[in-house]
Amino acid sequence: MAPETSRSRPAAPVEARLDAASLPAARTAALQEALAAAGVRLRPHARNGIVVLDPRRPDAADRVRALAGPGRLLVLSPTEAPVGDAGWALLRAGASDVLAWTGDEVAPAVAGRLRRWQVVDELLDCPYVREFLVGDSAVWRSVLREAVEAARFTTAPVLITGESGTGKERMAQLIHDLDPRAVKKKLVILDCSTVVPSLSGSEFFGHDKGAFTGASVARAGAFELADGGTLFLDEVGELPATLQAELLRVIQEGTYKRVGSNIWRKSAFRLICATNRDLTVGQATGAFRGDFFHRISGYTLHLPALRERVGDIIPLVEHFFRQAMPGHEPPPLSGAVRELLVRRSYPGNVRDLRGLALRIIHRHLGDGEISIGDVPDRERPQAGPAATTDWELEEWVRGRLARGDTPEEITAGVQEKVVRLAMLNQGGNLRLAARSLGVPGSTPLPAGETAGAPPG
Ligand SMILES: Nc1ncnc2c1ncn2[C@@H]1O[C@H](COP(=O)(O)OP(=O)(O)OP(=O)(O)O)[C@@H](O)[C@H]1O
Repeated sequence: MAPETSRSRPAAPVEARLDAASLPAARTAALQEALAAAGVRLRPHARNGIVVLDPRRPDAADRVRALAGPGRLLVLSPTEAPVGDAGWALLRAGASDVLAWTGDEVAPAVAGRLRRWQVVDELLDCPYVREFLVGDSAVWRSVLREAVEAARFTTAPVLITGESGTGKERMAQLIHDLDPRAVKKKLVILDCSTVVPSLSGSEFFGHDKGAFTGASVARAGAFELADGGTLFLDEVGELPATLQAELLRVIQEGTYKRVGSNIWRKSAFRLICATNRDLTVGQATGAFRGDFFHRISGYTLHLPALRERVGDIIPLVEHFFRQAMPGHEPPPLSGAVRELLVRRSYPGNVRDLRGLALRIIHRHLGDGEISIGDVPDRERPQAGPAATTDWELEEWVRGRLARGDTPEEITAGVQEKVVRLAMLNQGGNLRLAARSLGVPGSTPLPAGETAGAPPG
């Protein structure tokens, strides 16, 4: 069950730690008083913090980095001067927000932010969310936090991107479940890749009886079914541009006509879309309309591939074991199985991991740890060439393929690594490195890459 809404609660006191070392005692006391009046209880070990800090100080970003922990950090700038670029630098260093503190009237704004963060953190840590979308890695927590915030505090359309099997549909379900609308209807899922073009109007808008040959009865479309609930358009990147244009009005204004009808109908729905395509590429080629993209992406959540959250693999496996044997503690994993699970590659991401976890737990007999014998034959490391596979390199290539790099670009990245290693072997001497690679002295070495270098 999704947790009850906390939106309607009266403004509750909220806790924060305060670091105001740079302030004179009298101003600190005044700030403390104003915060207390706004309902902020100052506690030295609170999760979220407030720091009074002039963003233009040369060490400001370092201070933020030192103070930012697992919670949020709000910077109060004690000067009248505009925060400017220094404020962005503090956000990059880990601050959640920067407010200009020109008087005590800032206290309610501080309290409001802390309250919102507290609600989001409580939701993030509630058993429902933790069980529904498992993962504690920083990259996963960060996207989950954004999702919870979007679900709970806005009605904005959400676009979820990520490779196949990263949990996009599950995330859509979570956003629907956490949506605090007092009367909320169901989540309607429409897979855009399966919509037949000739029937797309009917799928989305519904039709009246007799609207076309074969329309023997009236039928509600996806927008009508989702009225009062959520419409999840999966594989939205597959929608033809002409259809995107047709959907714009209903997404913008919530009004549409059934096929064969002249009556305007209304639908109030939250829109969530998902795709494993890079829609910026689609926009560049004209396959995906810019106006449609902007309409559907009030919030964009990019779900990381499993290889970017390797620390979540074992907790996910244990979660799938628990699902497979309700009421039992999952058996421990032997070291070798654990290593196999962590090092293996998962082109289908969490879906692949789930499949493997289930195949292992089904083979496991009786008590004791999960041992290598429980791993199905075809999942075991093979002798021969496969045994010498460079996992890290394979993962790197997989990542580059996933982001759409061409074989030539990937090869150039490997070449760059070869050059770098040769340079390293020759103490940084370019000429010796070139010679060791058999490159004539006058031939320029391939240009260095700045990002995404292969491992090694
Ligand atoms: N964080 C997670 N915790 C628990 N289960 C997860 C998590 N992420 C994904 N799963 C499970 O992995 C499987 C794939 O998830 P889901 O269908 O949501 O992925 P997807 O990104 O929508 O995939 P596709 O793009 O192929 O449609 C499902 O069985 C889902 O329950």
